[in-house]
Amino acid sequence: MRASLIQIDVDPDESVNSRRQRAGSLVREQAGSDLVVLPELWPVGAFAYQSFEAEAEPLRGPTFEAMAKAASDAGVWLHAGSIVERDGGTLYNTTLLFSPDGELARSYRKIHRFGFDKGEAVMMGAGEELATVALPDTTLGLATCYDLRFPELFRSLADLGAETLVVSAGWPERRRSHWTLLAQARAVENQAYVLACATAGTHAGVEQCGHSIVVDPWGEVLAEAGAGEEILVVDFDPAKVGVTREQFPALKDRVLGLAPPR
Ligand SMILES: O=C(O)CCC(=O)C(=O)O
Repeated sequence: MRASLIQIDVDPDESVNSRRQRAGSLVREQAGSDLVVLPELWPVGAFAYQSFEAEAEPLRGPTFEAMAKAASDAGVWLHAGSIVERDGGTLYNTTLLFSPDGELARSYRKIHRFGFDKGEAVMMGAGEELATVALPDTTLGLATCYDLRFPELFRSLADLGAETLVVSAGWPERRRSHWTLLAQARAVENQAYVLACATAGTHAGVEQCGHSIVVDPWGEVLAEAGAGEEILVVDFDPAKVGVTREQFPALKDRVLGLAPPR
């Protein structure tokens, strides 16, 4: 399989509409890949909280339309990153996954909202449903940014059959070491591929780390981007997940339901 991770620059001086068009063109340029991935909240910026209300869209809004068309023009599975979704009176951080004919295969509302007592954590509703998507050669498990810190979410995705864990993010440069470490940890502990796509640039005063990364089920880094806008193109063998799990069957040694101390 070939995957293209589009580490787009979120520049506050570029309009959302212009970035949407540019993202569509970048996706089209990846025709020939099997799977194209965009990062978290790239239309507005993951930390541009003050713009969330104004830029919120219905699920099937302008980003949905642009990305559905880009997926079908390129003939690729497209993980279109996430949008600020408005559903009734509630905002969600929602990922869109399109099939190569431009149909929505899955959406995923971010479960772990970031910000503690501000930003997304207080402005957005929490997703409640895990998301997996069966592609012809692998099953994807979807996660968004801060979710990466919660291993139980990834283990639940693996239990549901996920073999390729796709993380879209807008991760701050200040915690870049956590980003690469956690991406490798989620790959090793679940014996799965991790495709983690982040944003470049600085918005709302928060420098983004970039460094999108692809890790194999053994924890080896297959490719890693730099800090700026970049497209990471990686070939990987989905069969390696089954081989790794068979040759080093640690997942079979799990002990569930541990008793608390008496
Ligand atoms: O966990 C982190 O350090 C970053 C999380 C984040 O920026 C987000 O979820 O938007």
